[in-house]
Amino acid sequence: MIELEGLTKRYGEKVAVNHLTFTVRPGVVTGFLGPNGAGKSTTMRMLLGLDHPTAGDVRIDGRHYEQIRHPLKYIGALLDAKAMHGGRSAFNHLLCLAQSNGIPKSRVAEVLDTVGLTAVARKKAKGFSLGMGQRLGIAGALLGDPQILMFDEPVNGLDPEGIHWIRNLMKGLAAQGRTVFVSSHLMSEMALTADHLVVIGQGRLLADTSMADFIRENSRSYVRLRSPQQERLRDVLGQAGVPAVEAGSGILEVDGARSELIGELAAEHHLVLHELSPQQASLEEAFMQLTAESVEYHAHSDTGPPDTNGWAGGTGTEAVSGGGWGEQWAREQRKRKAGG
Ligand SMILES: Nc1ncnc2c1ncn2[C@@H]1O[C@H](COP(=O)(O)OP(=O)(O)OP(=O)(O)O)[C@@H](O)[C@H]1O
Repeated sequence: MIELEGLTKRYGEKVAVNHLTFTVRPGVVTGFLGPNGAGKSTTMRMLLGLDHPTAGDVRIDGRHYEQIRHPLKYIGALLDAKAMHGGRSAFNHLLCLAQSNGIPKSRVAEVLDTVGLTAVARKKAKGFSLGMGQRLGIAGALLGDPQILMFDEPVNGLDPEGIHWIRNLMKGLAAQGRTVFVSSHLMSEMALTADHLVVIGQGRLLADTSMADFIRENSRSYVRLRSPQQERLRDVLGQAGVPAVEAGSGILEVDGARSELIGELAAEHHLVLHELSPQQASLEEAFMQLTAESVEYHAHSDTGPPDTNGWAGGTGTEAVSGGGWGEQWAREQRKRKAGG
């Protein structure tokens, strides 16, 4: 287990990590998310003893990183794939790591094979592509066969096959009962990989929850309807206490996921439906809603908000323009929660 308690890091006036308390558990992939500058890398560095906390504590199986004798056997990490001696071959890079941690030489060939770098094992790392460098970094993390693995942006620079491979690798490691803690900005990838999420913004904890609960709690789910008898359908639903709102282009939307009830009401009243589709926001949309107020670096675009009427219908890939639409949604959510 990785345990953080009140972990805080200041750089002068800047509070990079602000009183973080959470636990990363074995057996699942835990995604570590946050906007640029949220404090993810700083947190991971403190975990590995590369930065010292201003306050608070972080422990690996109850111990500080410095107290672990051969740390690569307990925790393997990929923080910066470029942090290696470029003049060394992939094999020698891993051999040095192995020797400094009491790991047998035979393990080097094994991990090179696992990450698909056997053919270039004797080539110098400085000639490696971004993706090859990532693979070598991952090999280093796996070298000591550790129970805890931590990856900072592991899919950076990997091609689709590589992304698929690392996803299965992480899931496989978690299925073996290991602790897997991974940061990524690729939300679609995270949605496929992580079971649990820790989300931070401006150094503070915003969420520590399962993937399913995170999406449910931070986004809107609704049912989209199209019918040639739209007015009549709306009346029928309204009378049944299921209010539908017009969302343009002949579309009605009903908040909450009640598609069975809606279908039954339509059938009962002999109404034709051309569409009855439950809509659930993506992880990316839920993430953008939750973190809208803690995004430090906004892109400004002329395109305006993605869809002011039904934001959940947007693609979620639009730049947050001035932080407007997400903040508004977040404010409404808070009001709703405060009012019960
Ligand atoms: N050595 C340092 N000196 C001063 N400020 C720092 C230092 N390291 C990080 N920071 C600041 O701390 C904050 C958190 O940075 P960090 O790199 O941990 O964020 P991050 O969540 O990993 O961001 P990204 O997703 O962009 O990689 C940022 O505002 C950053 O500028």
